[in-house]
Amino acid sequence: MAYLSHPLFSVETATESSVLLLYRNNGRCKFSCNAFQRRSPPNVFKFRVRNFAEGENFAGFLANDDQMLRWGCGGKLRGRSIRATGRKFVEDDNESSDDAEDTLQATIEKSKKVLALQKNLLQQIAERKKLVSSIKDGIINEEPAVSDDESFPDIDLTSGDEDPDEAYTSSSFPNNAPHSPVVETPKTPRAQTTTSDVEEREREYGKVSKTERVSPTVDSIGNRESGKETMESLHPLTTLPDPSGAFVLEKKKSLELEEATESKREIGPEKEEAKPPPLAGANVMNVILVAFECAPWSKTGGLGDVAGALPKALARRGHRVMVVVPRYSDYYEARALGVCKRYKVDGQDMEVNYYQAYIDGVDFVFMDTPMFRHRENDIYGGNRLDTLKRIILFCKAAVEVPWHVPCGGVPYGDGNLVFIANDWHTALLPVYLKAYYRDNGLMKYTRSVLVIHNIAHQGRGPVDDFHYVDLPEFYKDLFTLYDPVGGHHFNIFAAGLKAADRIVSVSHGYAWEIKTLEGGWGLHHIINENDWKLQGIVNGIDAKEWNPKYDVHLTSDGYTNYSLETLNTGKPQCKRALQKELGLPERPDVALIGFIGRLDQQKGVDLIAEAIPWMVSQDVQLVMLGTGRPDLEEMLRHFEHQHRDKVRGWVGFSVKTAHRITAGADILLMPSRFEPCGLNQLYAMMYGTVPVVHAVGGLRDTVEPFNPYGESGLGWTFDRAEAGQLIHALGNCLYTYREFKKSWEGIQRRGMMQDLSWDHAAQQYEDVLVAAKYHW
Ligand SMILES: Nc1ncnc2c1ncn2[C@@H]1O[C@H](COP(=O)(O)OP(=O)(O)O[C@H]2O[C@H](CO)[C@@H](O)[C@H](O)[C@H]2O)[C@@H](O)[C@H]1O
Repeated sequence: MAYLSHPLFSVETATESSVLLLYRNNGRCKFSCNAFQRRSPPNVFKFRVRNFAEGENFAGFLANDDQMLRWGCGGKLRGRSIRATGRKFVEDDNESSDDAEDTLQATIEKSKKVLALQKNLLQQIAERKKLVSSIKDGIINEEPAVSDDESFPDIDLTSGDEDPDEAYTSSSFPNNAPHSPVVETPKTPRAQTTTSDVEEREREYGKVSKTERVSPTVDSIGNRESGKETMESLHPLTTLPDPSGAFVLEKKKSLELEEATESKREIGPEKEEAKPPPLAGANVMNVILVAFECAPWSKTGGLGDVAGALPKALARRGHRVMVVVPRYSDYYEARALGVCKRYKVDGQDMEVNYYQAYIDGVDFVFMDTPMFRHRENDIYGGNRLDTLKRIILFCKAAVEVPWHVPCGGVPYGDGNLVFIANDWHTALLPVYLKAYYRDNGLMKYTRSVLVIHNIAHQGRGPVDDFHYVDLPEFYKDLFTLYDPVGGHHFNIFAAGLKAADRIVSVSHGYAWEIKTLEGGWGLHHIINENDWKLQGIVNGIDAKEWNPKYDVHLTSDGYTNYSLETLNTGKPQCKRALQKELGLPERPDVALIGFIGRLDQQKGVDLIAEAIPWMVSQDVQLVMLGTGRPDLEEMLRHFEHQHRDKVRGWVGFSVKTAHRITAGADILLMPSRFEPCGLNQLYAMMYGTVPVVHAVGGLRDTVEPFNPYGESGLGWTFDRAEAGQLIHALGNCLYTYREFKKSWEGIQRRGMMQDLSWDHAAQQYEDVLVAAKYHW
């Protein structure tokens, strides 16, 4: 093999401190080289790369120091020049290497100085941000309407509803199928909030006093007060675990927390360094998330929330990130890109145009075509074939977006690129990527990850549907599935799961459940066969959108923003405002219970219905917000009609009302039969609203049951999707709400102090993307 002798590359966007990292062919062999400037023009920097062979493929990226990544590139070395798909990469002839070594050395020295300067600069920025946010906090206290720190932008140094093909999907399975396996897997909790996380949050929300943090039944030096025994006897409905270990552990945690807080006090906040999320470093990639909905533009449920928030967290880690989503109506932030492409669907030419908005470091690309227009209130609606054609068009076009759609003037290109597809609607993308391109030696460095948000919806149809997807006949097997209920059928999710390079499910518990007969909805065999590429990652939440301190829906009609510091005044005010808005008696002492969600089998609304006679016999108020099955919508109206002094059934989709219920309610009910992750319980905890949930999927992963002995835990759980179990758990919860105010407040505060942001999940996603990238 003939090696090139030190080919030189020139990059206009580089700086003296830049490093070019190139990965040869299979990504195993890495080359890095520092920039040096050799001649005019002065803003062009050179990189010398050794031992690359003629015609060799590479993927690579440019870093301006060991962490701050500027951009990625990919391409093929041809002779002594490269065809790069990155930004402002300039072809360059080979040059003699004689005088380069000295220059290189000098450049390295300079780089070190520049790095030191940058570090200093970062420190200054962190201090200024802190100053500005403390000023803003002051302003927010006077004017709660003021929201996030947009006036001081981050300085970027890193340069359904019922399934449409109902006959073939969920309804192909008996509705009474036990979709609530009792999970016996070892529980893998989400990242625990560390002491420093807690302190961070304390800084954010204000200091939690000693008495607030320490268990109310424990004195300050660790002796158990008589109150503990009282708790035991006064919680007759609670199954109490062995108290000893939990108590000691909890006490230790409290003391550690205090010590750490004390030492922080000594250090003083001015000496603390602001910690930006860690950057992806050498793992930086181009990432394109494709989904059928994306908040705030389009949303029918949790998928919209994830598509709106996860990409921003990935971008914060330094990746170049795009979201591709249908354009259902005019979005004022998005501008037309003037790119028009045509794709064939069922023999017909379909025209596709693109719009783009760049927000919070993410390129949001909206695909416009007559098929999508005016569907914002019926995204997954229409007959089965119409839906199938929409998803075929979307996936065919989306896979080519990195070539055709210039963002910031430069397309993403197909080197160092990973697609993240979501649920069955985009499960065709991994198949097209493979069949149209990778099988033909194209997009060789592009990978796909398929995320399972809900495996119950799969895009099932008759086997003949295969001819619509325009694939070679030998791909038919990928789609054909047999199960005792559906018989032989065409299954899009099945094909996507097989074709994707990696699979993610939205919690650890759900990753386990979908391997079971009950939880896999007919796909458990495929999941088990592909277990090696499956990983569970618990969703995060958009900490800007769902934060009681900044929530824009709490700034009018008597609601107010609140934080950990103002929990005892802010939350009761929101409760009063909610009661007023709903026309319920304005009583601070009554327990206000909320439910938000799709009205269908999954969400266990029928369990609430069964429990209603018991609930209305209690001193409670109940508000339920949801849309979905007409019979369940009717049921909501009926309950409201029957119990006007206690129950409100709000039929409709209202983001504002969802936020207000989350803030104003004391308790959030989630009796879901199955719940891949669940976001509402996470939102609830951020707002000091205590969740009562069926311990399944992500609910089990995220809601640690309350333990009155150790004063630990975040809510109440029950093990079987039965009304009796729901009543038992809710009974305990209400009892604590009424009789043990301090314990209640402890649960609220622990919930609010968790770090539920997307940053942790984004890091785990990054690991999956990297694993996909290096898989051949
Ligand atoms: N009537 C209404 N009005 C206003 N807002 C409403 C509403 N009904 C629901 N919402 C909102 O929609 C979202 C629903 O989130 P879930 O996680 O419960 O969702 P879903 O079952 O749709 O998602 C699937 O995907 C998500 C994301 O991965 C998983 O968490 C989940 O378990 C899985 O079933 C929340 O933001 C909620 O506030």
